[in-house]
Amino acid sequence: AALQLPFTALSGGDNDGAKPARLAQQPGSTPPVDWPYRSLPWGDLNVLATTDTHGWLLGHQRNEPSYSGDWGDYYSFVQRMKEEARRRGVDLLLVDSGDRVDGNGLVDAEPSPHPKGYTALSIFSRVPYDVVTTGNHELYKFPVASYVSSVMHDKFGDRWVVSNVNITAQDEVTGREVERLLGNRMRRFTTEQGRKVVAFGPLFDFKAHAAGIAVQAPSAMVKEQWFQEAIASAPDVFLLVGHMSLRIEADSEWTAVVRAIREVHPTVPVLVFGGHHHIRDCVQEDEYSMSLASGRYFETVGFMSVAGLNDSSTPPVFKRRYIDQNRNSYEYHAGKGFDTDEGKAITQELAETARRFNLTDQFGVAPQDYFLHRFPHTDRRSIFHLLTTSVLPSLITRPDRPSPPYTVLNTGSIRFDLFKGPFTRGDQWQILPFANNFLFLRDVPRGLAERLLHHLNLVGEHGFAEASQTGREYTAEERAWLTQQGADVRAAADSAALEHAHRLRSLATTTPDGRWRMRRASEGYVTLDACGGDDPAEQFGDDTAHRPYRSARQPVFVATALPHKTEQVDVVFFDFIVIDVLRGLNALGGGHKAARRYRLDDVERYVEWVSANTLMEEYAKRAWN
Ligand SMILES: Nc1ccn([C@@H]2O[C@H](COP(=O)(O)O)[C@@H](O)[C@H]2O)c(=O)n1
Repeated sequence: AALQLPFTALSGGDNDGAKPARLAQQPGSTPPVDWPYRSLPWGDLNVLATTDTHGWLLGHQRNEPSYSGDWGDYYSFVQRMKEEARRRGVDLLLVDSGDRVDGNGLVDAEPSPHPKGYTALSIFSRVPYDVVTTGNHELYKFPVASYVSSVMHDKFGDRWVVSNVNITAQDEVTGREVERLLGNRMRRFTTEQGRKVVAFGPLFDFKAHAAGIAVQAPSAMVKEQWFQEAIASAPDVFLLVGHMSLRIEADSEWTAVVRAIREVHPTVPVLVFGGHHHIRDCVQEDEYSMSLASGRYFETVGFMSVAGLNDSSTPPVFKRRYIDQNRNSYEYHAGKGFDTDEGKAITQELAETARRFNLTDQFGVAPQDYFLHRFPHTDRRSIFHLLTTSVLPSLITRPDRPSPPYTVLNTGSIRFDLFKGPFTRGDQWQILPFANNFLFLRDVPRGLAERLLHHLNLVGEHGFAEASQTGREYTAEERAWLTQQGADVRAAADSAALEHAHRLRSLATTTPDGRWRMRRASEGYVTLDACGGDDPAEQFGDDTAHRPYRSARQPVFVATALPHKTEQVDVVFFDFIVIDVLRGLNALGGGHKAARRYRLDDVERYVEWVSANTLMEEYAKRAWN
């Protein structure tokens, strides 16, 4: 998790200090400035895709006009696109690949007595999705998984598809605990234009789920009798909507699923919609299939079309686009005055919800921007620099402890940029949404603690994806090699992206409709994926031209400075990584007879008064007022 794939820039935000930040109290968002430069390539069957929305239904309200639409705008757009599909006599399907909780106050700050996501999931469910599935974030805590499962069943019925996850529930009759499916294993349906679809919703082989949840590896799922029966006869298309990355170093977990289908149906089109790594990405497993990932945080609406479905003698033609999520994009593709009454009502409801959840409460005023991915973690413009040199050293301390703290942070726990200007409760939820507690191991020899960070970064979080294909962890050498490979690919991708940005910018003066007249392209996604083929115009799927974001590869773990002049330190960390820290210290001490083994019993709570999701609030109140 939190792996940085090298194919697109990841950072959000476009406020290099020049523009004044918008006041958080102002409702509504920064209006978009850019326009798409080409229309959507409609086919016989078309799909709009979202993934990893993490509660960002209000869109990006500050500093990021490219993603400033909201769920109400999207709802209107969907309605207009459905009308357009009917006018053309083609199909338009809607899919979402999971991770709807964790990452935004709108979904995480639900006031009691309601469970997390009560309001946001109800608003999310107004969009008439054809297939929705779970992500890993729905499964970290059992009560969240249980609530999400029941609400998605209620709202979506057979369209809630989760093929390989079980949950423990109480049997109504016997009162005993039984294992149930989290969602429907599959969906078989016929589209408005009469095409037969078989849909599945696999989750990657996720290990860090709560007790009471069971996830079956996709490679095992495809061997199940129910799956083999489900694919026995040929539909017109297979639709795979799952929370899995399109590529993890070598084969992705999608490959196993597509291959299993291919053993039975070599030429039935397979449309794959993935997610999880928060990037725009596209690959083709073969010429009868396309796989799309539609970014993160409701920045992107993915579009895939397939044409030529009526002619089985040649492979169909797949196309893909990444639409910047804003009102200009919606207007360009759906026409002026695209708003519908229902869409406008959703926009209104979202603003009221944000007010009701007190998301605009201000804790302080941030003096500058701090970015998640743009700069190395040691740069003063990086949020990790802020955390490790200022926030943690000033707040996470214990005067009663003789050993000074050495705090290790998993970078995956920090989720977004922190912008210059008013710092609000809403910002706090976007940056650190998890209720993780600070734990510690007391009096660890300094010489051992000193080697911990390097070791953790070699091994990765939870054993670096625990190499689901092989069932074992990568060795330190393999990990170092993979990191180097990633850096090389990223360098190549960055230079191609820059070249593309230059080429598109030169288009600005020649675009005939006159709507796209940027003197200086704004920063945004410039995505070098693997679906462009030989056509230069199709090399990049982004439908709005941008100058690429700066980006820097981030380590999996960072830490505060190691205290000097001390024999021992207290090693402090979030509860989420307790196993990583214990394993790490024991591995580093391994081989020495005298070395003690650290066990869960040795772990204690370090501070009670602050946790991950209140850390920045406490800091802002003290440092930014
Ligand atoms: N309580 C938690 C839960 C998760 N994390 C971090 O999030 C990562 C997973 O997020 P994805 O969007 O990549 O699925 C996970 O690897 C952790 O780094 C956490 O810190 N605390």
